[in-house]
Amino acid sequence: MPLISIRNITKKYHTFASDWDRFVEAITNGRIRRRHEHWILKGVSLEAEPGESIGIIGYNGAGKSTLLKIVLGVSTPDSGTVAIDGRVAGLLELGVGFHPEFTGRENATISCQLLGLDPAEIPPLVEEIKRFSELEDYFDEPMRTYSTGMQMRLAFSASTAVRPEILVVDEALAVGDAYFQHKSMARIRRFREAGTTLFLVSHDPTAIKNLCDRALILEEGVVIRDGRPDEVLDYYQAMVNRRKKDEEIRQFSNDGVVVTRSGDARMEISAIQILDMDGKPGRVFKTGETARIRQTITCNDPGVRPNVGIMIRDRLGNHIYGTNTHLKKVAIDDRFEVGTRFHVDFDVELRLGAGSYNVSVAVVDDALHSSHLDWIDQAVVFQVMPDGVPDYAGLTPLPARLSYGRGPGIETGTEPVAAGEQLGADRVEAGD
Ligand SMILES: Nc1ncnc2c1ncn2[C@@H]1O[C@H](COP(=O)(O)OP(=O)(O)OP(=O)(O)O)[C@@H](O)[C@H]1O
Repeated sequence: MPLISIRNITKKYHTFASDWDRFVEAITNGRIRRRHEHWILKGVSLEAEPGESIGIIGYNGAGKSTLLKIVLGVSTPDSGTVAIDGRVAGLLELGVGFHPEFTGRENATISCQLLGLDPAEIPPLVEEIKRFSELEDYFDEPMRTYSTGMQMRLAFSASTAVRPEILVVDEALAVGDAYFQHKSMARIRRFREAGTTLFLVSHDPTAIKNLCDRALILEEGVVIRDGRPDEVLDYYQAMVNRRKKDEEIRQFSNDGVVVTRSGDARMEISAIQILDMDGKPGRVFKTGETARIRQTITCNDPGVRPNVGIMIRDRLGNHIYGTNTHLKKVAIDDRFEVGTRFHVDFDVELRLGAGSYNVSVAVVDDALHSSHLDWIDQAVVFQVMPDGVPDYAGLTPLPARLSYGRGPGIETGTEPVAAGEQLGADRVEAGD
């Protein structure tokens, strides 16, 4: 049985155009209806298995937070069913559930009491919340004296002090400094490994890519995409960049890879080739070899100045290298007739570790970068093989020199590390 089973839920809110309308409806006991109903969720169904990690993305007002509130049980749907088999912990709006006049310690204690723990278990857990949040003396100050980042640290530390079966996080990870973000992501990853199901709403595609194994797009209260994060995020990126809302976004499978294509086709990529330096098509290259990525483009609108680009990504969707004619200052100034073809070559030295990579190609309007003329994500895939036995580990063979010398090798201005001392020991934490 799935851990979470949401079937066909709907949720509406109502508003009144004026206080007078509200008054009229109240005084007539609802016989005269003046309210405007807004359907926020329009039949959302969703199942999640233990350990699954689901990222939710969508425009402002799409209904993401409303869906999370329903999963968390702080809001109920107007119709449909929600079945959840486990404890849900959540980080929604900052500070919800905390009292500003209470200290961090008092708020943390209340939050532990709400978990229904044995009273003897609470004091050590509160100490653990203090340690993880790193609030130090502020832990015993009223929460109203906290910065937003400090509130976030307390909220995160308290909500995750005991591993929940389901963790719901709404954008909260974006708050706080980079160091705490890393630390909270590490905790979430450990929870996932231990079987926690994660629901994460974020506008940050990197957070979803790094933390989730599934992503969905919510648009106007409907799930319009549900699948692998890289494919779903490609689709979302195309949505964000289209000029008109009804502009088509096509997603199709090619050699087992999901290709996403969008744009208004005023310029069209009619062919993509990967060639070696002898001009022969190739799909397998050695580390350090140069590949020519050629795009042939057909002009459908003579008034456009094209900016042509590429992005190489690894199999996990990480952006490895991207550039375009604008950044490289190669102006494509010609005025092309309708139907004219031209090509743009990117010769790229593949300083890449062994593995599978894919190339996204794009032509955008140079005057208006966000306007896609033709954009193809994961258009072609190629492999990189090691050139001999690699003398390094990792993503890329950076040019590096190594040397060895007798003596301590201490340079002027460098302090030796005392025996037993750990660099950055204040940041090292057992178990975190
Ligand atoms: N309590 C409420 N009363 C009336 N309308 C509400 C209420 N809560 C949310 N809404 C409306 O519901 C819609 C969806 O809100 P929700 O917060 O779920 O969207 P979201 O996708 O999380 O947006 P964002 O990315 O901006 O956080 C919005 O138009 C919002 O104004």
